Amino acid sequence: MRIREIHLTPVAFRDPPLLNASGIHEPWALRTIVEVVTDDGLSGLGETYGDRSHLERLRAAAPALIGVEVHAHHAQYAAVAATVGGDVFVDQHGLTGAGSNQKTVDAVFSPFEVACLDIRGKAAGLRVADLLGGPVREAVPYSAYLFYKWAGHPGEDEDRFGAALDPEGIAAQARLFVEEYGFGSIKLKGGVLPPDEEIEAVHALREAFPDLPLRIDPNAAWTPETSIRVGRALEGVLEYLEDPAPEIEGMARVAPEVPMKLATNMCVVTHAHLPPALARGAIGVLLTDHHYWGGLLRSTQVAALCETFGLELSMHSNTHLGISLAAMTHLAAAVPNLNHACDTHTPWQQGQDVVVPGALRFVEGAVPLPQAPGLGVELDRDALGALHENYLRCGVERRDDTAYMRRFDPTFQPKRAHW
Ligand SMILES: O=C([O-])C(=O)C[C@H](O)[C@@H](O)C(=O)[O-]
Ligand SMILES: [Mg+2]
Repeated sequence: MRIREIHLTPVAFRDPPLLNASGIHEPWALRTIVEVVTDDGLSGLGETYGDRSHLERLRAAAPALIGVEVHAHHAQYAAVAATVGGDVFVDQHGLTGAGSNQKTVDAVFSPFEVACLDIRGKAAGLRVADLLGGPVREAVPYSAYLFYKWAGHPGEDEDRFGAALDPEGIAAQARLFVEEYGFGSIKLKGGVLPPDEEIEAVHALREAFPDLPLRIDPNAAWTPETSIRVGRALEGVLEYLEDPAPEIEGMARVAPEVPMKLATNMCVVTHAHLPPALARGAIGVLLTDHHYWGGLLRSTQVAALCETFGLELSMHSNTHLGISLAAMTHLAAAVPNLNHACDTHTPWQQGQDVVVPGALRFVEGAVPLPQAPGLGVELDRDALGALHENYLRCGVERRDDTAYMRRFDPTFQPKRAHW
């Protein structure tokens, strides 16, 4: 089975005004949908970032994969790496850590690999999770992912979630998500308000949900000193504290001084970061993300490294659609040492998608593994066309939370070790 065609379709969909340490989400979120077609007519799906420079790298990589066997994982990786060369992609928002050549190759390769696994599953009559070693769980738990947010984008009506700018607003958002999705754990995106206000919000969540595991992630908006103070103030309340301070150095200063484990999707985002982070004792939990760890197979290898070195495992998410949710679910289903519910932005997507509805659903906060072969999701071509039209019309070409925030607050600075 050789790759005959690859189609790349950039799409845009509405995103609420979610606040983070870099600014605020723009009204449109971007993704690229990848379709790989084999010489015998089977097709597979992948999903990745939609920033223009990433799209250009995908466009450069795709021709190098034509004619390559869908099973030839290493040959595909080498072909993609050759097109990326020494290039380094750096996210404008900076919320997923440092850019590097390795991370760039891994991010470009990832959606092609997912699409090939989708094809391999369809050809064999097996689910992607079966190809990754077989599922150890038939449903993958996800966590409610709360954000401070404005009521609506400026100049537009209030959205259905309303404003969340204080502990009451955050607790109300959590209630909505837990009622609608049944989530069994809660993550609060922090780094937005002064840390004492965010501590209060976590306490409000604890009061409203005495039994649910809680986490907060300020995306390195705090100094090590503040991180230690917050960590101690939240003793017994958090399952883990995610990226309180910048870099391995900052995290290593915090880790021995706080009672809970530190988690990261910022200071360890590629293999080269693992040895120094382990040597310094900087982290206790790694949030993997197949979108920048080189796809699903390579992510299972990262999971094995976590087991070897005694790290716990969780999963990171960025704004995404159903192909990514399906891929995340197959991966998490097949990783025995997943210790925590995965992150997902799905509720913020409000039903917008490129996949035919039905295959993905939440039951008590978990997504049952789709049963059909491959990823188990099917492309909705009308929806793909409509979201592609959005892309052509929306005028957004890369995610830039800081620039959008500066339209309303020209003095805004991203919050890195700010408090
Ligand atoms: O855990 C994280 O750091 C993230 O999920 C990064 C994301 O970009 C998040 O901050 C967001 O959607 O604004
Ligand atoms: Mg994070």
